[in-house]
Amino acid sequence: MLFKQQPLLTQKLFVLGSLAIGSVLYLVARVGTLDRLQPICPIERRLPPPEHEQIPLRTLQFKRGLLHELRKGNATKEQIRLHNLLQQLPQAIIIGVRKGGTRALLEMLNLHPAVVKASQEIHFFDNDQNYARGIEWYREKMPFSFPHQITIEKSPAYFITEEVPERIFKMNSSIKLLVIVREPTIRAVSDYTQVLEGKERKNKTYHKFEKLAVDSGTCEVNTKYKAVRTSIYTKHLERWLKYFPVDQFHIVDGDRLIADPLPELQLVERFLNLPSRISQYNLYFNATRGFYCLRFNIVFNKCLAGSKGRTHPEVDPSVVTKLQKFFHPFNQKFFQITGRAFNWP
Ligand SMILES: Nc1ncnc2c1ncn2[C@@H]1O[C@H](COP(=O)(O)OS(=O)(=O)O)[C@@H](OP(=O)(O)O)[C@H]1O
Repeated sequence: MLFKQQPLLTQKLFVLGSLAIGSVLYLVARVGTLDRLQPICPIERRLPPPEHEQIPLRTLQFKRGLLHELRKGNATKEQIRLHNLLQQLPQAIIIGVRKGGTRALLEMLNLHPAVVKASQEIHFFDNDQNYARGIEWYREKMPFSFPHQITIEKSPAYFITEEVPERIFKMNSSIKLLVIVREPTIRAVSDYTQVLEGKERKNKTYHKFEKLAVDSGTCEVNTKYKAVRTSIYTKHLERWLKYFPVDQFHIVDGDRLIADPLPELQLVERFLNLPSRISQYNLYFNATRGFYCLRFNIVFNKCLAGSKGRTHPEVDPSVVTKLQKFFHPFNQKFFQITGRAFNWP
């Protein structure tokens, strides 16, 4: 009825308009369907521009799939060329501290789609023989990555090795440096426990922690003992500060990374200028291990190796107190320099 009452021109316009709107709706629906029908990570598809905010889900899929293959050396030169994959020098390094939780930090950061990790400790800057092999040797140790991703490696010996700050500075003076620390006495005992286990594996005997940590002659803390020296964080940091400004460092609370990792990881994401992508979904507490483990997706989970989380030996409480008192002034200085204070005794 309504249609019949309209003049001819209006009727024609109505029909044409309906056709146009219909076509547009059809195209929108079709494109949407096609997009969904595409494989998540089609091998021949170019990636979006190198902006962290645009990291698509398919990058994550790609990372877990093809990149995994790349690391095993299974990628063809064609795939590397097609995806503009690079072996990039690290833009951030976890420089220490030994037994601070460096492995957990690296693995957890690797949950982020814009991060790739060097799986092994490379020991490029602290080992003279490796360093003499040159920067291209170091680059070849890095995983393949997209141009917009950042590469991270960890070698905890870097933090305490004299030559390292200058060498890293020569490679990249604006590199971001991550230092993960634990309460110094606990860290020292953890360090001791690792060495003790190595000795026991070789059926060798080893001194008790108390004997190593305290000088039996003076009854003072034995600062020649490496596990003690490593825990004097401020001494090592001061050497680094001759080369890098303090805002190029980010201090991670290793004790909190054990107890509640997500907030620490979010601070690191911010420091690395990455959008916040690691979520509680990616971290779940494994009661058997007594630690948080990693969840990449519904099928792929992993906990750190059994060499992490060893049972520490009981230490004489008077030695613990002595060490805590010894570390106290160094800790205060460390807090003052870094602007990050912890609830250590
Ligand atoms: N999620 C998770 N899983 C397992 N272990 C964890 C985790 N987070 C932190 N940690 C703690 O990491 C400590 C080992 O530190 P590092 O990886 O820096 O050790 S090493 O220097 O590379 O040998 C290790 O120290 P110990 O417990 O003394 O063995 C762990 O307590």
